[in-house]
Amino acid sequence: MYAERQYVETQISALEQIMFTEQYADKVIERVLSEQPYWDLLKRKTFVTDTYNIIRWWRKLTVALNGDDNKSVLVWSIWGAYQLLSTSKVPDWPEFKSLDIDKLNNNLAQASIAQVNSYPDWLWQKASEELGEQWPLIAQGLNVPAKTYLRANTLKCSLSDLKTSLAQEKIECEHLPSSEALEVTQYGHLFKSQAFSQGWFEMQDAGSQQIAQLLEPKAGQRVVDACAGAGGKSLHIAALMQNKGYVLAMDIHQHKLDTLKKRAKRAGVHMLETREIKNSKTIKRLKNKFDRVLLDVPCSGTGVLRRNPDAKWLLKSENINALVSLQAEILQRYSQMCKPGGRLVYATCSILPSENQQQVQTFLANNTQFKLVEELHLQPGINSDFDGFYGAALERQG
Ligand SMILES: C[S@@+](CC[C@H](N)C(=O)[O-])C[C@H]1O[C@@H](n2cnc3c(N)ncnc32)[C@H](O)[C@@H]1O
Repeated sequence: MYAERQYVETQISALEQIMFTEQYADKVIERVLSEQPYWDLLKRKTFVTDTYNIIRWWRKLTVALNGDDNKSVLVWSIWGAYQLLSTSKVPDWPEFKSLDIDKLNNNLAQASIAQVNSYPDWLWQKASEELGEQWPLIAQGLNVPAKTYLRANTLKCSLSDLKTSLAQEKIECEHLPSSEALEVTQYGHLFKSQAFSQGWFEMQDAGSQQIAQLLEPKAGQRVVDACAGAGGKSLHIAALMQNKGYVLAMDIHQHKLDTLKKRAKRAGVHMLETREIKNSKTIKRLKNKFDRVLLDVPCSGTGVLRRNPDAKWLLKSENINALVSLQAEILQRYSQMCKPGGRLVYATCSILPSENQQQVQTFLANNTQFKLVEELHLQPGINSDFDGFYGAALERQG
């Protein structure tokens, strides 16, 4: 624990911005760290881990302090309760005088399961209804801090080249036997490394890396990534195709595609084009044009709560209902881009069946020319140490 006044005040201010002004945690943390260039690596890492943990456990900490979570609490008290419950220590400052570990534990002993696991009631209930007895395990799995994974850009280097290069800058990685990903085990300035400036890697969760694999893109094919965002998966697809063929990356947001263009340049990808989706004609014109179609649709993000714990508090049940309708529409309309004989992958970073297999089952019932050939369920707490992902590979019959 860093018990320096300036450090703690900085953390409290970051927490206030995240929890009370609805700014994304990763953006606030990035800004704070850029304002503290003299903090060493350990201090930076502790700041990131603790800030995410406090956000993750916000509801539990509030209930521990108050006995319920109807009344607001001071962020100082939340910070103190977190330290006391996780390290049994708290600085001897006036702000923490009234904190008492026995009282915190007594309050928690009477709390509900959603409170103890620190989820909003509506989400606990919805996920319980959809996932039954799997949910409490997944809920715990999603409360584990996220690890950092890298994808080696095989257009420029091998996994072992990347590992060696990073080790020279004191960044240690381990190759995970079950995947192509590298897990970062000893941190350093990843984005200032030579390997990064040369485009040797992308930071990408190991689960996310399985989605492009599921698409099975081959060199020389025509592939569309229709919800490409900033292109994490488009770049992986290009690497799997050895930079041969054609990748069209589309999104409704041009600014994301602009970021993708910069990333593609750094990664040495030169067979990728971007196109903004302005209206339904953009998709209609591409009917039957692609061997591979990736639909990495907008979703609740409930699979990536390890990485984005603030989403627990930002997400609303009505957002999920709107997303489910949008996903069904995207799947129905964009699937027309797949050639007969081609492969389509529908993917989400959600753990909810209503966004995953139920969407695919409804689509298959209405589109008998498609057949399900493979399904991927990555469920933290059940079968995965990565983020939660779902993918369904469908083949369009010839
Ligand atoms: C899950 S994110 C994609 C992440 C990206 N594939 C990656 O690997 O980095 C979903 C994307 O869908 C985009 N999107 C939202 N509505 C869309 C629509 N109607 N058509 C296409 N893309 C859409 C969002 O802008 C967002 O970038």
